[in-house]
Amino acid sequence: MVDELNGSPIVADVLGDALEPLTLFHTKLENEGEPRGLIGPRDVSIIWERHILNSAAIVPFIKEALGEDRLAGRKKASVADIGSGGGFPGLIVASMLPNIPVTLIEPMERRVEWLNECVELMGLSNVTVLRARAEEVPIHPGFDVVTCRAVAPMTKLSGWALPLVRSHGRLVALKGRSAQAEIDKAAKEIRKHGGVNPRVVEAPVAPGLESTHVVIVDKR
Ligand SMILES: C[S@@+](CC[C@H](N)C(=O)[O-])C[C@H]1O[C@@H](n2cnc3c(N)ncnc32)[C@H](O)[C@@H]1O
Repeated sequence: MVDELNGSPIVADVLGDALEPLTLFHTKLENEGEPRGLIGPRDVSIIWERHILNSAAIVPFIKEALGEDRLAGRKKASVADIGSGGGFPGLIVASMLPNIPVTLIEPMERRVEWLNECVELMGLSNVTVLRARAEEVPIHPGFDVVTCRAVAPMTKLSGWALPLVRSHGRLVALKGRSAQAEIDKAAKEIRKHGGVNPRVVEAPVAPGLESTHVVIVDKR
C-alpha cells in the first residue's frame, strides 16, 4: 500500500528541512513498521498524516515553551519524550528542532532497538535513547519540556511526566477528543505533582487535514 501523501507539497511545507530525515524514517516505517509491531496494518498508507504530521503539530507548542533564548542556543535546553514507541512524537520533534537535545524514554527493549536504528539512519546527533520507565528516570534537574502521545490517561500521566518537568517548564501531550475530560478527571493529580493551568489547545496539522488536540500543563 502506498501512502497517499507521498511527495505531497503539504508534507514538504510542514516539515521544511526535516523532510529529508523524515522521508528516510517514513520508508523504514513503511517497510518494517507493521511486522515489528509499531503500527497497525491499516496505518501503512497514512503514516505521513496519522503519525508524522500529527506529531509535527506539537512542535509550535514546544517552541513557544522553550522561548527565543533556548531555541537560539543562548540558554541550555532539554526536551524529553515519554513512551516514544515507534518514535512519536520524539523523532519528529528531534528532526524539526535539530539544535535541541531530545531524550526518548521508552522501556521496551524492542522499541529501544528500533529507535536507535532510526536515529542512526536519520543522522540525528541531538537524540539520546533511554531504556526506562518514566517514573524511574532521575528527576533533577528536570527537562524544559516533556512531550508524549498515547501513553496513559492524564490521571496516570501526571505522576509520570510532571515530576520530570523542571520548575516553570511545560508538559505538552498530544491527546484525542477526550482531552478536556481527561484533564478534568485528573485535576487532583495534576495539582499534586506541581501542575498549573491545565488546558486543551487545538493544534493545526496542515491545510486541509483534520486538526488535533494538545494538552498543556505548566509546572509551578
Ligand atoms: C501506545 S504506545 C505509544 C507510542 C508512541 N508514543 C505513539 O504515539 O505511537 C505507548 C508506549 O508507552 C510505553 N510506556 C508504557 N509505560 C511506560 C512508562 N511507564 N514510561 C515510559 N513509557 C512507557 C510503551 O512501551 C509504548 O511504547
